[in-house]
Formats: sequence, C-alpha cells, structure tokens
Amino acid sequence: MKLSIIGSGYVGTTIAACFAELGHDVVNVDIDEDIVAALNDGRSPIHEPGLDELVAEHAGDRLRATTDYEEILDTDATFLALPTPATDDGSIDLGAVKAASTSLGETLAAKDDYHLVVTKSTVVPTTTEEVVGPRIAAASGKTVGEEFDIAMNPEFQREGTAVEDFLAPDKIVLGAHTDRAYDLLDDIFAPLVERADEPPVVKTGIREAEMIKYANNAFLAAKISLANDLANICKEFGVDSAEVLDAIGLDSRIGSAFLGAGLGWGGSCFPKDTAAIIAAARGRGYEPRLLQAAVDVNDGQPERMLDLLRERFDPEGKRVAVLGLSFKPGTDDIRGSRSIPLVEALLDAGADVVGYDPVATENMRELFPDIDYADSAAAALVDADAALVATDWDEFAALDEQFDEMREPVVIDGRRIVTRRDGIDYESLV
Ligand SMILES: NC(=O)C1=CN([C@@H]2O[C@H](COP(=O)(O)OP(=O)(O)OC[C@H]3O[C@@H](n4cnc5c(N)ncnc54)[C@H](O)[C@@H]3O)[C@@H](O)[C@H]2O)C=CC1
Ligand SMILES: O=C(O)[C@H]1O[C@H](OP(=O)(O)OP(=O)(O)OC[C@H]2O[C@@H](n3ccc(=O)[nH]c3=O)[C@H](O)[C@@H]2O)[C@H](O)[C@@H](O)[C@@H]1O
Repeated sequence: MKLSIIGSGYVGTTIAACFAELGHDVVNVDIDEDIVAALNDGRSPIHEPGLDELVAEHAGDRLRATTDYEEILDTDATFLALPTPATDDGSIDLGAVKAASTSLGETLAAKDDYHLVVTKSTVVPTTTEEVVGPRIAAASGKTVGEEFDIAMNPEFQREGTAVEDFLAPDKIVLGAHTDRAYDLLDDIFAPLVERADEPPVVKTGIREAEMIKYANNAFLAAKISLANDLANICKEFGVDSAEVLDAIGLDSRIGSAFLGAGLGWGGSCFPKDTAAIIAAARGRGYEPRLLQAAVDVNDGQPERMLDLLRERFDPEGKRVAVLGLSFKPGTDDIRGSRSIPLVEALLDAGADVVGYDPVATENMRELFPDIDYADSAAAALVDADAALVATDWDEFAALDEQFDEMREPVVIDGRRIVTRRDGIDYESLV
C-alpha cells in the first residue's frame, strides 16, 4: 500500500521505516529540511537501535521523505505523527496537529478518490473527531465519513527499543467509525500481524483508542509511583524494598514489569501524558486523585534523595557528582530526566556540580551550560564530596575503587545499581 506519514521524529521515522520493511511504499512529510535530507540520504534523523539499518535499506526505494505535502496525493492513507507537547498548565498543545491537519486538508482538496487519515500522535479523547477531522474537512471541502475517514492508532513504542516494540507489539489498537476505515487499516497492518505472530488487534472507537493510549501510560507511570510509595514505606521500617517488590511481582495479577523503584519516571511522554490527561479530566469537571498522587510521588523522589544528602552535610560549596543525566539508560534523551530537578536543587543550594553521562552530556550542557561535565564516571568522582546516581546505566554497577578517589565517599543511589561495600558511605534512595 502507499502510505504517507506527517512528522518524522521518533515515532514518524520509526513507523515509516518499519512500514517500508513490511512491504509498504512510504513517504515521510516533515517541515524540517535537515530531517528530510537525512532520510533521503539513507540516514535516520534520530538514534534508535536498528533504525539506521532499516532506513539505509529502504531509503530511495520504498522509503522517501519530502517537505511537499502534495506527495500525499499519491498515497492511500496518512498517519499523523506530530508532536503533542504540554503547555505551561500541563494541558495538551495541539498547535502542530492543527497546522498539519489544515495543510493536509488543503492538499486533499485535489484528491479525487477516498483517503484515510490516522492519528498516531498521543491526543486527548475527542481530538481526532473534533480537531483533526473538522480541520481537514474545512480545508478540503470534503466530508468526514464520505470522501475521507478519520481513525486513531496509538503507538506504544519505547525509546531505545522502538523498532523492536513496533515490529513485535503486545497489541495493535485500531480506532475507527466505518467499515471502510477498518478494512484499510486491516490491509495496512496485515503484514505486521502476520510477522508478529498474530498479536491481539483491538478494534474500537476513535475516542476509546485515544484514551487507551493515556490509560496505558498512566497505568505504567502510576505502577512505578506505587512501587516508589511502597519502597519509601519500606525504607522507614528498614525493610529491603527490592525483596518486597520482587516478591509481589511474582503474583501474576501484579507482574514484575515497571516495579523498579527509585528516583521515578521521566522521559518525553509519561510526564506530559499524565499532565495532559489530568488537565483534560479537570476540564470536564473530574478530579483524577490517584493520577495526581502518582505525579506527586514522582515529584517527591528527587527531594527525598537530596534530603539524604543534606542529612550528611550542607551542599553549599561542596562538589557533588551527578552520575547519569538521560531519562533512562540507552538513550541520550534528557527530556523529563529526574537528574534535572537534582541539578537545579544542587545549584540553588550553592553546590559545585559535576555531571557525567555516557551519551547525554551534550544535551544536558544546553540546559546547564555552567556546570562541569566529566568524560567518565571515574573522572566525575575525583575529589567529589558526594555522588548522586540518577540513571541506571550498567557501567555504574561496575564502579568500585573509583569511589576511593572521592574527597568524601558519600554515595546516594537513586537506582539501586551501585554495589555497596565497606569504605563507602552508601545509602540507597529506596
Ligand atoms: N517518542 C516516543 O517514543 C513516543 C511518542 N508518542 C507520541 O507520538 C507523537 C510524536 O512524538 P515524537 O515522534 O516523539 O515527536 P518528535 O518531536 O520527535 O517529532 C515530530 C516531528 O513532526 C515534525 N512537524 C512538526 N510540525 C509539522 C507540520 N506541520 N508538518 C510536518 N511535520 C511537522 C517535526 O519537525 C518533527 O520532526 C507525540 O504525540 C508523542 O506523544 C507515542 C509513543 C512513543
Ligand atoms: O508514550 C510514549 O512515548 C512511551 O512512553 C514510555 O516509554 P519511554 O518513555 O520511552 O520509556 P520507559 O522505558 O517506559 O521509561 C519511562 C521512565 O520510567 C522509568 N522507570 C521505568 C520502569 C521502572 O520499573 N521504573 C522506572 O522508574 C524510567 O527510568 C524512565 O524514566 C512507555 O513505556 C511506552 O509504551 C510509550 O509508548
């Protein structure tokens, strides 16, 4: 089939390359010329394991990119993979979705036959029906459900395993209103369903599909926050939280995934998606207390870590190493990273901060240009008065004699990754 994808960031590039791998003919439309040039050169504009190989293999053949919306006319369906960031009050910013929907509508005005528009972006319930559809209709002069259909297909890929997650999904969710839209979606996803060994395909309404995405992320974020709440209680009683969480994870009704307690969740999606669905619920007059509590617990973890440091000394004038700057291991992405509130609070307290991350240093430097950055964890530890471990990079588990180079061997571990031993003043956050 011929597919167009508007937006070629983390999601748009991954799904474009994967759809090409599945045999579809794909064109990516993006307003960023560098991204378009990279894709047409056979290079992935983002770093994801396995993506460079797929882009290199299919670019110039079943995969191409353009800044020209006109190329959509030659395709059967368009996926919208546009950013949906949070505004200052946490609610969803639909600026890019609105602009692209209007551009798509203006383009589709010239199309003679049927077209399917699929929202891939994470959007609050009713957005596809009340924002995307009407904008395309107004700009194209066409009618939803007649000359074109709208649909919603949420994406569950994680950064760092995006290709693998897309090609071997736990489920595929297809939200639509018409048989024609479901039939086309079936054709698009048939090669994936076959390759992935028949994962469940959930056929549902459009706003249900939109909500499934938020419910999925909210549940995972809340699960981590509940693990953190329980782990904080464990700490008060001198109970080993890892043993408790490992044991409850053996209950098949609970499951062991996403019970990793520590400094909490960050990233480009859990923080913005929990904020967006909370704001949307409030907008309808419902107060989502449990979700708000999940956010509050998450916001409290960095402060608890700093308390453990303050119990030892006032950070003013002390050199503090922050080990791990990315929001999780395996990525250079620092969006929503839990290391950010740590660095901010340390700077506020007058500490001399040195950061280290295997890959995220340059991104962090843009946010905090004035702190020191070390080339290795070992270098960050030299003459430090304390080390705060913020990300669970494997290499931190191997640190040992490097701690002997610290002025004061105070190690506060936000991810339970460092091996405790005599000679280190070690304390785990949970
Ligand atoms: N990053 C992730 O791992 C996941 C993201 N999502 C959701 O997918 C959506 C997209 O997220 P990302 O790919 O991370 O965003 P991104 O910011 O990496 O990429 C968005 C792309 O859209 C382009 N763009 C913006 N306005 C445009 C317009 N008018 N016309 C054409 N292109 C335009 C930008 O240049 C950029 O390349 C969001 O709603 C996000 O919540 C869902 C699951 C996973
Ligand atoms: O909507 C999205 O963008 C994506 O958000 C998350 O994916 P991602 O943000 O890439 O990363 P995760 O692996 O889920 O980790 C998120 C955060 O939770 C933290 N985490 C994760 C697991 C855990 O047990 N404990 C924990 O603190 C990680 O350190 C990280 O800061 C979801 O897992 C994806 O399914 C979803 O598609």
